[in-house]
Amino acid sequence: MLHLTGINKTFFPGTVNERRALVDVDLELKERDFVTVIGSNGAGKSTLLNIVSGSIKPDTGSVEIDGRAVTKLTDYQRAAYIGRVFQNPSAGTAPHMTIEENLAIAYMRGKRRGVRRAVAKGRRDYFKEQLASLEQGLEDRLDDWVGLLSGGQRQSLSLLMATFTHPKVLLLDEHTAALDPQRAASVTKLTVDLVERHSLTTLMVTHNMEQALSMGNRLIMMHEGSIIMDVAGAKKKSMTVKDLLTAFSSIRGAELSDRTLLS
Ligand SMILES: Nc1ncnc2c1ncn2[C@@H]1O[C@H](COP(=O)(O)OP(=O)(O)OP(=O)(O)O)[C@@H](O)[C@H]1O
Repeated sequence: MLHLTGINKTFFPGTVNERRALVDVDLELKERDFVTVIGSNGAGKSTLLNIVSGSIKPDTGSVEIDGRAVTKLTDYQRAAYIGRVFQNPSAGTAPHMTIEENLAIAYMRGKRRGVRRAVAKGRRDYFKEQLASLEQGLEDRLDDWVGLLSGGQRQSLSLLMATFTHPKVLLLDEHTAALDPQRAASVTKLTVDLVERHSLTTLMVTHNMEQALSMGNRLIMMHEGSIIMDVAGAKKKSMTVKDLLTAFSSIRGAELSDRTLLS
């Protein structure tokens, strides 16, 4: 359903600052694939997500979702196709708007005007029901400013906003990295629940190799703009962090420390 073919992206080509961010990347995700993405700093992980979301254009290659080129989608179509959560809890929500206003914006994303009007009635009840599923008491705080919420609560709300419109592809860019371990664990659990509940196709970047192994059905490792490892199913399930490090060393002939991958 998500199809990347021959993707290349170089920033500042032909200058001293030239950076080859992606090199001949081919990647295909099937419906409901949950792919975790790991790799050293500057490997091209965020650029890959930016290209899938259409926020930056590749120099060469194509990105298709259900056979449609992402670059040819209108803004509202793209918003309906893609849900995204960033590392910074402030990035996905508006602090000076209420929880209900934030949810309403997310809900309207990607919907034509006629549809928007039709769903306005009864929406508050729907939001309450969705918030209740987060089990953080936010269903009683619809009129509170989002800026009053903790980082973990904001990230949970961002996840809800990115998923409850059933996007075709969910992009998670180190979305638990800025949280303390306890909150990161609860957002991780919520991620698995929401992906399951909405049957989403997901690409998740993480620096945490344990998380990359325990979540999803497939794992890709990137290095210097290329996908150097792609494992799925039983093979992925049986792998350990040590296996990942060994695989990296043998593929690239380079040493990779835990610290490079685990931020
Ligand atoms: N907007 C940009 N302008 C210039 N160079 C960029 C830009 N975005 C990324 N790059 C460069 O492209 C390369 C890949 O960066 P990218 O952010 O995709 O890597 P990453 O794997 O997400 O890294 P990290 O784990 O450190 O976040 C790096 O060399 C980076 O400096």
